[in-house]
Amino acid sequence: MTRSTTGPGAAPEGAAPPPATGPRVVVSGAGVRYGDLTVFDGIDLTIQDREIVSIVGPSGCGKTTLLRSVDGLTRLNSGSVTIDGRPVEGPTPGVSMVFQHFGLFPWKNVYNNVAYGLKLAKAPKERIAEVVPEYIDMVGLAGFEKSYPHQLSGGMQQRAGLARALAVEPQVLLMDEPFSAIDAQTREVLQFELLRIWETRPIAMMFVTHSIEEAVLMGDRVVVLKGRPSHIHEVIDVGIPHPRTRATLKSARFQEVTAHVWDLLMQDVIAAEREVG
Ligand SMILES: Nc1ncnc2c1ncn2[C@@H]1O[C@H](COP(=O)(O)OP(=O)(O)OP(=O)(O)O)[C@@H](O)[C@H]1O
Repeated sequence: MTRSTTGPGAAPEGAAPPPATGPRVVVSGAGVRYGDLTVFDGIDLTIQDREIVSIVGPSGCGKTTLLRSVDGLTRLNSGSVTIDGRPVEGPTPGVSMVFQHFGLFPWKNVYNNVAYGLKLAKAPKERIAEVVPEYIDMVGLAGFEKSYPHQLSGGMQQRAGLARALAVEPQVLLMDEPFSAIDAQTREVLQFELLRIWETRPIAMMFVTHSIEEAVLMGDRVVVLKGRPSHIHEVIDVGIPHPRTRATLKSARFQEVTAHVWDLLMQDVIAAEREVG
């Protein structure tokens, strides 16, 4: 069953969602099959402009596949994805992806990795020269322009991955477990840095993660996928205003929503264990 909810209890007084200007991504009746395996079916999801939607669900439920469908990298077998009303039929300008393992070109330095999308889009040289340093600076990599990925820590590589994704000024940012390969302290730093960046340039974002805390911290809504084939089990309105800070992690609402998402996912883990047993 798909239902939208405000989760356990209403959003606290004064908690306002970010100002939205309309639907950016519309996923409608989406289904993907690989041979006999139906990964998901009947997914309906709308992401507003300036909204961060976190996606959680058990391993293999199709979170990455869903992101790839929005990016046009995976074809749907049923349903549709539109961005700003236009059907996604292949890689789409205005959509950027950040990958779990950074996806940087090892033979390009930071500057050229960040410039990649702009060059691909045939941006004028002057524009590239103006924009690339701006985004390198934004993610805190000024001074590392000439470094190659192997010379950087995981956190720094993901900073470069983020700068590359943002430099093309996308309308939609897709993040596939972007911080899961990074140590816990750096991960927390990057979560808040990403939120600060988003606050200055709010765009639609889909954020896939295995961490319930991260899903709630980052998301305006949290989508919980479950089942085989998977479907949307519940959509939770997080109801915590921006800017979010470390204090957010201690707030009653944060605890309440994380506990609720945890309960939803635990039902699935227990059911999967019983299947195996
Ligand atoms: N190209 C492909 N060909 C065949 N099967 C695939 C392909 N890509 C993904 N799958 C299968 O589809 C299912 C969903 O994969 P996907 O990576 O989208 O799940 P996920 O929820 O992101 O998983 P995880 O949380 O482990 O990253 C898995 O069973 C996976 O093995």
